[in-house]
Amino acid sequence: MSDQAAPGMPGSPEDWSGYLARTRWFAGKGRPFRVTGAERLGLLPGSVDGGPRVVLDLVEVAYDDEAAARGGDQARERYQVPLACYPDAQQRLDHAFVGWWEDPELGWVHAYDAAHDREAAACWLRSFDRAAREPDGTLTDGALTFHRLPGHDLDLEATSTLFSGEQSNSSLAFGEDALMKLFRKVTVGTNPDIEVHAALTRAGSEHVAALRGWLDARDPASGETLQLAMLQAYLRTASDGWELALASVRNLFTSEDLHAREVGGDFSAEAARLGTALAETHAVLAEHFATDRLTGDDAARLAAAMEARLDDALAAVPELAAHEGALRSLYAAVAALPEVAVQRVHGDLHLGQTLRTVEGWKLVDFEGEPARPLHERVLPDSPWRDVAGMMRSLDYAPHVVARTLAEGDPAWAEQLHERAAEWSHRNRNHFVNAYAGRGLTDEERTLLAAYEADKAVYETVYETRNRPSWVQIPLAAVARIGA
Ligand SMILES: Nc1ncnc2c1ncn2[C@@H]1O[C@H](COP(=O)(O)OP(=O)(O)O)[C@@H](O)[C@H]1O
Ligand SMILES: O=P(O)(O)O[C@H]1O[C@H](CO)[C@@H](O[C@H]2O[C@H](CO)[C@@H](O)[C@H](O)[C@H]2O)[C@H](O)[C@H]1O
Repeated sequence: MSDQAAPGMPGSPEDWSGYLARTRWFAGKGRPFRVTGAERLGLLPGSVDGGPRVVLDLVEVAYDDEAAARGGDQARERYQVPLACYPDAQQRLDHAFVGWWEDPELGWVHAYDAAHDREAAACWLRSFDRAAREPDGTLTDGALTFHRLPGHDLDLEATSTLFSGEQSNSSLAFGEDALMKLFRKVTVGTNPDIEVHAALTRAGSEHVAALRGWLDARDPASGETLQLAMLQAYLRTASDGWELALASVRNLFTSEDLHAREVGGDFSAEAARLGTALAETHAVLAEHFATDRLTGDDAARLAAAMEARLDDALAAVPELAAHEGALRSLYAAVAALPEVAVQRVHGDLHLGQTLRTVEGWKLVDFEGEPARPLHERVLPDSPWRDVAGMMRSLDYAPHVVARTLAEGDPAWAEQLHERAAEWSHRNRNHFVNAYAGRGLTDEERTLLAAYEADKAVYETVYETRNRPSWVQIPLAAVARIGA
């Protein structure tokens, strides 16, 4: 990448820095970074008269901290920035304004984040539709290739809505027909979300939204493939698992004299169904991806990754130091296990990655944890990582509601946190019992406890960077795990 202002960039790399820092999806917030360049991947086909020209740019960021000093994926990142370019200012898109400049390909442009622009979104939709009409289901235009799976005609009249909320990528719904996810942080090679959705869709799994297509680009730097977007069936009847859990907790908290098992909004049957859905998904993943049994140094590698994460987290969250000893002995118990069965897993499972539809629970977002390097995220891992992720989330939900309701009232906070612990205990038990279908072995308990601790450590860093007022939730969990 060049250090010069590249075509299509706002005047200088500093301008990109300000823009990136304002977005939700930029993962480098809280780390010292600088923009080192930008490149044009291509112009989306499918533009119409009077509509925007949509360019896909790639912005490179370099970090200057301890994690970066160790090199690898932590030192540099590249982000996809699709821009809707117009010759004139578009007031309706003021909230998504990126800048205006003289573009060598397009002349003077007013550029907006294209994910916010329905006219721009229609260009992706038309291109995916054209791909389906090609004999091999692909449409190539310059460095961009649209791929489609057979079996569904897209609704070209559907207008797009950008999902708001706390997301690492940008997801656009096309009416109630399709959902396109634009990957923001991109890495050369196969995107795990696309790869896993493709495998589960082909296997007829009931627990994912069917994959309908994806968009690849040729990386100008390496010539290799970058995967930029995924198109899926839109789940019309979906309710977000996180929101359902919060509603159940609120229900408990408003019935002061009742226990979790007695209130109308009891979540335990849903928690159990989630456990079964995860077990079935793991079974299909084990059939379609590599599995292994790690022993000796290979098993110790899992524990070493947890140790390394703790080392980084201690620098970012000093409060973790009080629990360092307990965490390290938990990880040492993992290193001492005689054997660990590993397979492809979800990697970042929490309630926000689950949707309850009339057909049951669906799991979304198989990209793994955004903070981990890609090569680690796709390695076979213990399925207990996913169980632990969901167990953490079933602990988060009641404590989030408790802290919101009891703000500024310590006595009430104590009471609510006790009731939160009851909700958490009940639903975690239902979930894990349904997942395993039997009691856990000692080895499984060790793995589950260690993965929960590792996830809670990750969460302390995530919250410190993104939602500092929530950091007490994972910190309290670390303290309990270490007690
Ligand atoms: N196929 C789908 N249909 C409807 N909503 C979906 C679908 N897939 C994901 N979602 C919703 O979109 C949100 C963002 O998806 P997700 O894959 O988690 O994105 P990110 O990688 O940005 O976190 C999810 O919280 C979920 O509510
Ligand atoms: O953006 P992603 O969905 O890939 O995941 C990141 O953001 C999540 C928050 O949206 C974060 O999850 C944490 O908060 C959840 C409540 O908002 C809670 O249910 C999870 O248990 C907790 O880990 C996730 O860790 C992060 O990777």
